[in-house]
Amino acid sequence: MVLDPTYIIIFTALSNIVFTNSELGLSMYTDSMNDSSDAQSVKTGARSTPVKKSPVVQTRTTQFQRSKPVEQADTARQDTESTIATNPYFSVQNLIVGYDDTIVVNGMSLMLEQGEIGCFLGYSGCGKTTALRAIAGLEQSRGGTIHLNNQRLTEKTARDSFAVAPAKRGMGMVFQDYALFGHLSVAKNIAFGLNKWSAADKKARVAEMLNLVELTEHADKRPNELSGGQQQRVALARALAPKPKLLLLDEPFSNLDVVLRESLAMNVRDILKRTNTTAILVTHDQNEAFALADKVGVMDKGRLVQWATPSELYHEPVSPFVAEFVGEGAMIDGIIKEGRVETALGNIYRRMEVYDQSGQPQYCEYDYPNGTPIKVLVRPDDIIHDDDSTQTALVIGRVFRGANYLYRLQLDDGQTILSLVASHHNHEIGSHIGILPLLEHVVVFDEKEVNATTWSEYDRSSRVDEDV
Ligand SMILES: Nc1ncnc2c1ncn2[C@@H]1O[C@H](COP(=O)(O)OP(=O)(O)OP(=O)(O)O)[C@@H](O)[C@H]1O
Repeated sequence: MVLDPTYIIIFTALSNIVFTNSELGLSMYTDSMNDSSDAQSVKTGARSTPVKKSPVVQTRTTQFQRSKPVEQADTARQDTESTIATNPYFSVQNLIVGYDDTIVVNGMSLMLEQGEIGCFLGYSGCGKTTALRAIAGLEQSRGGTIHLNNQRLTEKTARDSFAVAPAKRGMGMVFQDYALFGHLSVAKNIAFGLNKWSAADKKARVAEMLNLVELTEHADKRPNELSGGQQQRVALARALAPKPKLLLLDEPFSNLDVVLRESLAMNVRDILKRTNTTAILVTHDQNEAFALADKVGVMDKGRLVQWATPSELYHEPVSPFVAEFVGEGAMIDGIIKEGRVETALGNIYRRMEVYDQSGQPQYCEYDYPNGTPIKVLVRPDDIIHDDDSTQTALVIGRVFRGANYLYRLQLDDGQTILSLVASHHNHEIGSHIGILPLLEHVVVFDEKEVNATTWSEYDRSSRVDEDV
């Protein structure tokens, strides 16, 4: 979108695209940041009783190491919470935002260190943009606190109500439609938030930003003479020019085609990292979130269900909802037998991030009673295609993805799983292929918990199309 001059005043007053003013609230950070977070009421998918060493029934040891075992997830959250008390660069604690009678953001808590990139990921309407706008001060909060760079921006409690005006928060914003000024050149768009800078400083900063986003040769063009991706970079340069303390990006790539999105997301990440910019992105696109963010928060109906690295989200989802939302996979049946989970793919023992003196991993029991029905999340990369394996599965569907095929496989008992296989292994539907399940890193959930979620018939493998 390109803005008409008449919109400029409204635009700057309402959207505060560049908040150049550094006169932020002077109240120092004094909160103890108690853990009152009902948003932190996320559960790990499994329980455990340490420590009992068990053998792993597996024919090959995986190279892959998960970054943190599920049983440590609560500890990790405690660590996060104690870090909040030790003064993170940016923190949100128990934020509540609503419209009329409806709570839209419900007890959100998170933190970022300086230079980290966070992301809100979730289905349409889950409250992502509202959370971002509340952080910018464009929506009033009904509860909670926000701190940035040792300054209290918002505090809403029964005893206290405090909010720094949006334009004084030191934040920059990049909008979905870029909101560039159509009558101004690229250089003048970038200079827009620098009105308090000296002419020389402004000129130097604009040149620096043009160079950063590789648009120096387009400095004198109008936005409508640029491609979508170039316009997006102008918007980014304009938001970064005043050196915001926090950059907010609301679906910044949604107007671009899919191929361009991912490469631009990586490009933007590179720029943010080079400038050590702390940022929060809103998106519903998992690939975009993973390409850009250090920490991703999966939101569901106003709640931040899990705030973690992309790898942790994928490999250690704390709930079936997160497991389904992030990545592909299938849920297969299991049953607890003396602390292990028996499945059609083999027995699963609970691995801990504890190793004996010879470097062998230690295992513990799952803390469910014997006979408890369990659902096991099996990702496509947990099932290796191996012609030499005695365990086989029937190919019932496949999708060509260039470098890989995503195969849908049926086990002997009728359950289906997915497997990501290099595309030079071309197996026809109806044939059997050898598989090697890597069960050391799968996540298990109590079946009751899975039943209570939106997991589609427990089996996302059904979403794989037939041969294409
Ligand atoms: N100004 C408003 N007044 C009343 N309700 C609103 C307002 N803005 C948003 N909502 C409602 O709040 C909920 C969350 O909206 P929000 O825009 O934050 O979601 P979102 O996750 O960003 O969605 P999307 O991905 O579609 O942009 C929705 O149900 C929406 O209808």
